[in-house]
Amino acid sequence: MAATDDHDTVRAIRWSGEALELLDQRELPARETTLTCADSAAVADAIAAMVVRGAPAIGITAAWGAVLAAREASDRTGWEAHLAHLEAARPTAVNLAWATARMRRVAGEEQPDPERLAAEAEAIHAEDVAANRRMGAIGAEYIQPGSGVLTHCNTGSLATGGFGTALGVIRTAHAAGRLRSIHAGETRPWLQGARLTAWELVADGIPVELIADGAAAFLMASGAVNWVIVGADRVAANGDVANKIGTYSLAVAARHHGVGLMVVAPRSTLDAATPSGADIPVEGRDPEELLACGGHRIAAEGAGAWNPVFDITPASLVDVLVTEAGAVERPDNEGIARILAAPASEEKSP
Ligand SMILES: CSC[C@H]1O[C@H](OP(=O)(O)O)[C@H](O)[C@@H]1O
Repeated sequence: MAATDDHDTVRAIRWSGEALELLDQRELPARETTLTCADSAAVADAIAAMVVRGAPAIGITAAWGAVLAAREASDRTGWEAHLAHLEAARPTAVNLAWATARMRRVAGEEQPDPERLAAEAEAIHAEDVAANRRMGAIGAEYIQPGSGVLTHCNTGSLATGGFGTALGVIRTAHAAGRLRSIHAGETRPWLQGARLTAWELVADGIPVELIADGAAAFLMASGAVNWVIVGADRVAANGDVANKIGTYSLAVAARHHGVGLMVVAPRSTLDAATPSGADIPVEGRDPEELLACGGHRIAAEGAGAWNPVFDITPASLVDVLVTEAGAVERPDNEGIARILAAPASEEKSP
């Protein structure tokens, strides 16, 4: 199936040649404001504060942070210190470390050349968009006409270089007329679904209905959902998936109701160095992000909160992992290794 037309998707990340311009996702959908990062420390702070978020988008942003760092550093040691600051910004999405490792490979052993690194950052960004369109086409092939889909968090242009991972599959399937309905979980506490996915789909003219996260199993029980389609922040060597908190609950409910679980992630999110989900660092964020909403406290004063922002879905609950190099059904160590070894030239183009 061909990917959808080249309609202009939202660009969350823009390089001006002098600085990195980030659409401030903390302000969406109420305000479209841009934060300009003129140095690598500002980039690290923007990742940590979720000005920009989403595993592939974090990787692309870190790559541009490495370019700014090369302009700032007087030697290799100084550059490495800036990279370490970027890598400490958020722990779960492996794309961040994947991007800085790729920038180190390009830099070699010498003082990094900012212009050479900028070309590599541009390549990473462009490759991500191409991968998303290829994954959109591969994933949409699994969706029978008349299907209902449920997605979680935001995996669109705001979370990637453009077009999206899971949302790229949904965009492609919608364009092919295969979808009866699209539901999106609001995704408490940061509300990526209600604030970001809804904003993207409405802007595309694609109908979407939001649900409370707690309504997902009841929606599946109604028969309205054929596929749960989500992204990932890290896929371990055995196929276990780290993704937005709530994904594991969706996976359990989907298996109970005979609903398929599709995980859509580029190979930059697959991590052969992490044996299983138990080895993936799960980010815990400020409890205030759960105790308040939109800057207003919603919880009783005195109440605390446990706020892990990712969870781990065992590979046994994943029906298909879609990457730009092809799909892995019932992912396991062998399937992950095979997809990572697939030469780019053999990437399936449906
Ligand atoms: C395209 S993967 C996006 C991935 O990142 C999100 O997390 P966050 O918004 O905290 O960066 C969520 O896990 C999505 O699935």
